[in-house]
Amino acid sequence: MITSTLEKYFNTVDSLENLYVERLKEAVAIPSVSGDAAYRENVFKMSQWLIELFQKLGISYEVVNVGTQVLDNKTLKLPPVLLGTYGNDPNKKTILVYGHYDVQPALIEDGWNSPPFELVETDKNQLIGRGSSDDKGPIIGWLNAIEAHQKAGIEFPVNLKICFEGMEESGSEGLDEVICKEASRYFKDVDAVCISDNYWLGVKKPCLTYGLRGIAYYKVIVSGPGRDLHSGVFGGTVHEPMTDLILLLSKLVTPSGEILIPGINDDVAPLTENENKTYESIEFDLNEYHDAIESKTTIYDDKINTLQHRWRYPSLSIHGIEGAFSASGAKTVLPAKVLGKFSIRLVPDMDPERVNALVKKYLTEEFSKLKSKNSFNVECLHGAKAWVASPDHWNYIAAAKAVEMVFNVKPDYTREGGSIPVTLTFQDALNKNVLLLPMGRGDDGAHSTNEKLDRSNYISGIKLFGAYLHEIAATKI
Ligand SMILES: NCC(=O)N[C@@H](Cc1c[nH]cn1)C(=O)O
Ligand SMILES: [Zn+2]
Ligand SMILES: [Zn+2]
Repeated sequence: MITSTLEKYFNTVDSLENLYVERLKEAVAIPSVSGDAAYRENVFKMSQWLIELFQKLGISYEVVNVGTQVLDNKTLKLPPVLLGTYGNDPNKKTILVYGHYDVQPALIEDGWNSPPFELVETDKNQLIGRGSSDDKGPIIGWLNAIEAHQKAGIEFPVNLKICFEGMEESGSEGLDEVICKEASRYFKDVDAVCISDNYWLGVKKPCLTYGLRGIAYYKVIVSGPGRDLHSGVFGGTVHEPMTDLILLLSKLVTPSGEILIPGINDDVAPLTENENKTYESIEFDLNEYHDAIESKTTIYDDKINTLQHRWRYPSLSIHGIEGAFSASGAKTVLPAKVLGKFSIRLVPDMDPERVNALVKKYLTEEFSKLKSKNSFNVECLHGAKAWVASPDHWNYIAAAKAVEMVFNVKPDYTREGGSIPVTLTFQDALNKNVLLLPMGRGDDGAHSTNEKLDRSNYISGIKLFGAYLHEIAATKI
């Protein structure tokens, strides 16, 4: 039942809709790409933008400096972890919300229909811009929910702890240390954790997410000549790094997704009959999935295999080659040094260390079979285990009631193929339940071109966050 308090909150959110869209527009305009040294200044700018919003809303905060990293041979300061506190009432529960203010890279020439860092609204009320769904819409959503309570004159139902980082898209460097160090101080009173950094499974039905895959991200470097060479002058007489690298990458995975690294599947948790049954009731439309990928190129033509290979089996994806010629035209270059990038999505019970050992052994053996005089090295850039939580916890029950209130439908319970490494850290270091409560839809195109957040999802998401916190407050534990 929607109480008069919540009704007032929902009406206030509706009345502030345009302000919230303008706020998202401002945030998207800051290209806070964490994975590119040239953009680092903007990641700091984004943290400052959030700090100013914290100040405006009366959120007390700490700015945690997490040191430096070496990226593209440059030593760079890591963006800060922002810890915020809103409310400190011992009679209220304390909920920790986490999100990230960095984004994936985006260039108009990747195929965007509009400049990626300008939020534009289409005639279908889709807000297009990098970070709109992943994860600026959701993190601003929490702050908007605070503001709507203030403007409506409604008491905030819980104490809110906020943890926003600026390195999620690049391995969350420095964050685990902050969480472990602060577990007994800043995070001491936390009763449960909520993260909004994933998406509905489809485009119609909200979901609560209780599992994520982990990740191990690799860089394979092959180098030979001291500089790029003319392929007509030197081709056929030197070992070519690109040829070696392409051969190595071709040994990793088959076109139907089978990972070729021996032993990689040994630790994958076996599928039980009980787990197998959970997939049957999930609402999933393969046509919607095809719409989201804008093609019909799925490996499996059925729901169960598609979901299981997205959620509970590992996958290996090849992402790109640094140093390779990729412009238009027909440059006859022979690149001197190339770096291949690939990652493996890990599932329960795979261990990143063991996966590393298998990957390194296999690629080293495969490289030696090439009998090349080039140099080869493989490096793991970051790794994280998979995460699965209990969806029977009161944290999920409160969220399910909130979903029903806002959307008039019971949520699906889903797992997710992506990775949010900090989820497991929160669960283990704080020993608290973690819930993933997505704001956006399955076709938002996170990490892709024309990333969007539907205006309706943004506004309903802000209502959902508020309703969830009110339900938490009403829960007896
Ligand atoms: N919204 C979560 C997300 O996109 N997570 C990234 C995390 C990551 C790991 N390495 C690079 N990025 C993901 O790709 O799943
Ligand atoms: Zn994200
Ligand atoms: Zn992301």
